[in-house]
Amino acid sequence: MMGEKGERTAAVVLAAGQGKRMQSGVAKQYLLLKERPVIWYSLEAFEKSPVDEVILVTGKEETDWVREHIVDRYGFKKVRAVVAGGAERYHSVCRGLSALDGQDQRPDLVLIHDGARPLISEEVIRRTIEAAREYGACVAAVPVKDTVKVADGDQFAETTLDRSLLWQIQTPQAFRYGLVKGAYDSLMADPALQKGITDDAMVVERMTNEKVKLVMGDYRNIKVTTPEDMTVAAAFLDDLKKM
Ligand SMILES: Nc1ccn([C@@H]2O[C@H](COP(=O)(O)OP(=O)(O)OP(=O)(O)O)[C@@H](O)[C@H]2O)c(=O)n1
Ligand SMILES: C[C@](O)(CO)[C@H](O)COP(=O)(O)O
Repeated sequence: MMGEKGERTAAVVLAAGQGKRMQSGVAKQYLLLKERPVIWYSLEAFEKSPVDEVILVTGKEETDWVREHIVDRYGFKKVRAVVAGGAERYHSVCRGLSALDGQDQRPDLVLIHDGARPLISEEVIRRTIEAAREYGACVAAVPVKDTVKVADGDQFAETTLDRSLLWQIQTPQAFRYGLVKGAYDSLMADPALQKGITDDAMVVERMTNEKVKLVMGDYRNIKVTTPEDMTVAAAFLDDLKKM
């Protein structure tokens, strides 16, 4: 099946993190959030979206379990492969992108999404697809609401940043596939440049001359990171009547 405008669109959904900051026995992507595992919500959103196929990246010991207990159990038809991730988020992304390269048909566009962001909406998915088509590279983001200061090493305020220029970056982050694959290949070839990489836009900014467009995300599209985020996510789901 082909997505809108004849372009093939894929998503790489990341679920290979250990979720250390959640301090739970089970990795946070498998914790139950209103009776479904956290990862279910992202897979469900992509299942209903114009995306043609999904690569799910999990811990290397978890691929079989996830295939059986998440993908098959809930009938996610768009999940083409479950592949093992790596030690850092960028290693996991790299493996997801490589899984797409090995297929009969490379996608034109790829969305990279944190499986730890269960509140992803179909509108935000659509906006990032459209912006990737227009600009080649984009990230979902929301304007910062608080005042942001830079502290010195002793935790005294040094400067206050101009808030009108500050955005909080979310996922999906969407790109022309060839652009982001090339950027990741270059990054993997140069360990010195891997320091401090926390998102995919940074890889494109660091390794290419392409500009990354910021498109409006959603304040509800939080990443569940620490325990209180589970309560917030459940409240947002109630609000949206998702479950
Ligand atoms: N080696 C890694 C690290 C992270 N991720 C994924 O990238 C997203 C980023 O979220 P983050 O909160 O950083 O996840 P963790 O690394 O699991 O969290 P922590 O840093 O608390 O251990 C998550 O969906 C996570 O599963 C991944 O696929 N592979
Ligand atoms: C990609 C990301 O979600 C953008 O906010 C984020 O950088 C990933 O989270 P991490 O905790 O830094 O791995």
